[in-house]
Amino acid sequence: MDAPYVGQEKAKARAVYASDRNALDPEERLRWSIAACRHIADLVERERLRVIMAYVSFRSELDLSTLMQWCWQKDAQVIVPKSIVEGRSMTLHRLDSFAQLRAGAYGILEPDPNLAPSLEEDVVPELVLVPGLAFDRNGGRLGYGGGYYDRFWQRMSDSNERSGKQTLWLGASFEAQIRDEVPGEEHDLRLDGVVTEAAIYWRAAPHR
Ligand SMILES: Nc1nc2c(c(=O)[nH]1)N(C=O)[C@@H](CNc1ccc(C(=O)N[C@@H](CCC(=O)O)C(=O)O)cc1)CN2
Ligand SMILES: Nc1ncnc2c1ncn2[C@@H]1O[C@H](COP(=O)(O)OP(=O)(O)OP(=O)(O)O)[C@@H](O)[C@H]1O
Repeated sequence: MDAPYVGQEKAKARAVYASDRNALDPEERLRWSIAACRHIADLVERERLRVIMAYVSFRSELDLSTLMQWCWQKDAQVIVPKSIVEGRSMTLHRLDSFAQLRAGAYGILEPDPNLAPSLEEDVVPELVLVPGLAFDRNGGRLGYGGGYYDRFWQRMSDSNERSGKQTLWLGASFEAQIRDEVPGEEHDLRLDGVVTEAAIYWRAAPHR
């Protein structure tokens, strides 16, 4: 499949997936979010992870706030990204409380750089939780189309190679957002798994 075709297909899929996710009941979403956070916390505990990158949910995304609070209790580091619209990149910030957030690009609550200074380029999270509109069980994901997480994934792959440390990439998804196959392109990030309210589904193929 050539790129322009996939691009159009992605745009159409995005509209459908966004309205499907928006249609999920807000109270259910909250319950499912808490259940998914529980699965992530179990993983963090089991694997003794110390540096976790989350996102602050907007629109109808799965809400990670109970996980972030749990991390703070356990003295695990919480890292949150801030969008740099020019160049579509993200800076990483250590977040110690929700009070360090301000409305940023796209109306997303993002770390205020005055309250949560950006971390060094060489900081590598052990676990990255990735937001999205839809996911599949083969590591595929569809986002809002900025390519932010795709670029970030590339950057982290380079850092992982340099440092020898591995980062785990998990999509954060409601069961209802899991599709048979989301349209993908060469540059798209490949997740190691997806966490939902029901379970963590690891991708079958070995990590590349
Ligand atoms: N909570 C959260 N934070 C995040 C992301 C995310 O998906 N969720 N991002 C993950 O990348 C980045 C922000 N990316 C975004 C990219 C586009 C739009 C957006 O509003 N796009 C328009 C138009 C899209 C189009 O023209 O196709 C829209 O959806 O209406 C929002 C966020 C960084 N931070
Ligand atoms: N690593 C990269 N380097 C340069 N451009 C990229 C890279 N990754 C993605 N892009 C560009 O960014 C745009 C959006 O990519 P894509 O449709 O995959 O976004 P997405 O993964 O859905 O969005 P997001 O990660 O922001 O949620 C495309 O035009 C693509 O060419």
